[in-house]
Amino acid sequence: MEIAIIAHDGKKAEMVQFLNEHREILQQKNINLVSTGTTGEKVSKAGFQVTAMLSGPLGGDAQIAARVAEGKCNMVIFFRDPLDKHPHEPDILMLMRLCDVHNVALATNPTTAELLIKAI
Ligand SMILES: O=C(CO)COP(=O)(O)O
Repeated sequence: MEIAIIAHDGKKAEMVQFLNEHREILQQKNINLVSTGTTGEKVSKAGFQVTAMLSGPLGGDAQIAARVAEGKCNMVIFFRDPLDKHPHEPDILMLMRLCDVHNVALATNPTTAELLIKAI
């Protein structure tokens, strides 16, 4: 199973904390993590194996959106920062739209992400 993890700058620490709290489940279930570029760097430093795409503003969200459309990515955990502006907002909306088009689970905050992870 492939899970995409993405976090805006104001949410990256929260993402690392979330993954640390669920490390056991993620490892037991043989999950492949993919991520946007900078999120991937942080998560990899925390000891997780992750395949990093481009950084979000350079097309990383779009790359993950393509994986969703192609049926490669089964879940997206995207800690968005709703209090910040993002130059690549169209890519972000595209990713969320494609999750809905293809009925792929999408969590945009830790509470929802926790419910999804526990359901795996
Ligand atoms: O911008 C992002 C999501 O929209 C995240 O990208 P980074 O992980 O490269 O910071």
